[in-house]
Amino acid sequence: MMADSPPVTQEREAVLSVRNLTVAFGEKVVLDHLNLDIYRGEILGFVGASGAGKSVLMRTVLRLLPRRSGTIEILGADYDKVSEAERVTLDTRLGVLFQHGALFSALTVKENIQLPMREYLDLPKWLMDELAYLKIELVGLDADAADKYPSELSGGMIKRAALARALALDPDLLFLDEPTSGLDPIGAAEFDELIARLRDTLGLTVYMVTHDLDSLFSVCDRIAVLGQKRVLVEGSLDDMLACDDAWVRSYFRGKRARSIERPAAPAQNPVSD
Ligand SMILES: Nc1ncnc2c1ncn2[C@@H]1O[C@H](COP(=O)(O)OP(=O)(O)OP(=O)(O)O)[C@@H](O)[C@H]1O
Repeated sequence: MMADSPPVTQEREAVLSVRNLTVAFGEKVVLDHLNLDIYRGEILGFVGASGAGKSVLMRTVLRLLPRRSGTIEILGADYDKVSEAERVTLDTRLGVLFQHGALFSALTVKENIQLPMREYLDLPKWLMDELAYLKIELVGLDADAADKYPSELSGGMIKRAALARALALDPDLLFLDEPTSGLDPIGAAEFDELIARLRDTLGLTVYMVTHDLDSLFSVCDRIAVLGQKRVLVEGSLDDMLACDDAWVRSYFRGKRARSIERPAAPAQNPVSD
């Protein structure tokens, strides 16, 4: 680097920034001044005990639940400070895969994928058909899945079809609520690979609520743990292993975790011969 060139700063761009978020149902406070950032291009694994508030956080960010206080910024824009039209645009930047797929049973796969397009875009039918087939291919389904109803699909195919719908509007940030639950280990590993591939090819940012240690170990770049109504610890797997919290310890260092083969850590200071 030339002596007089400016220092290179690699600021990570936060796609989602949550600050001091408090959510309560009556007297019951579920999230209390929670802070969280998700950076562009990462796959963030979000874990926490059952009932800790993982779904509540996701639903609050998606504006499906009201918050008591705090700010939510998507792509640098504060939800509370933008116009309704801008808010709708922001909504299209978010794709969501709900826990049980949540496809409409009376609609075919193609029609399910086209729902967000109908809601937000004004496109001719031929173009919507073409886009739906593109998404179907993207998630690894055969083209003939397009005209099938959800009841005609396996669990793994339903997840993929729901993922295709979540990708309908080419979102920046993809929310996945326990995407591998209900899949067998091979189906789950394939789904994880698909998510990693989509991140790499589409430049997606992924927020993945999961209980699946395999997913956390294999595809997540960073992990955040929800506990005591806030993000208790966040960082790499090593940060989780170094954490002293009892729940984090038993989760990441328990018998189940020990039985999983972790990806080899890159060699530190390799010795040259
Ligand atoms: N609409 C609601 N009204 C009242 N309480 C709610 C509502 N939604 C969630 N809760 C409460 O908020 C708490 C957090 O629930 P949440 O579903 O977010 O947990 P979770 O971490 O996603 O759990 P799991 O891993 O079991 O899915 C729970 O105690 C739940 O009962």
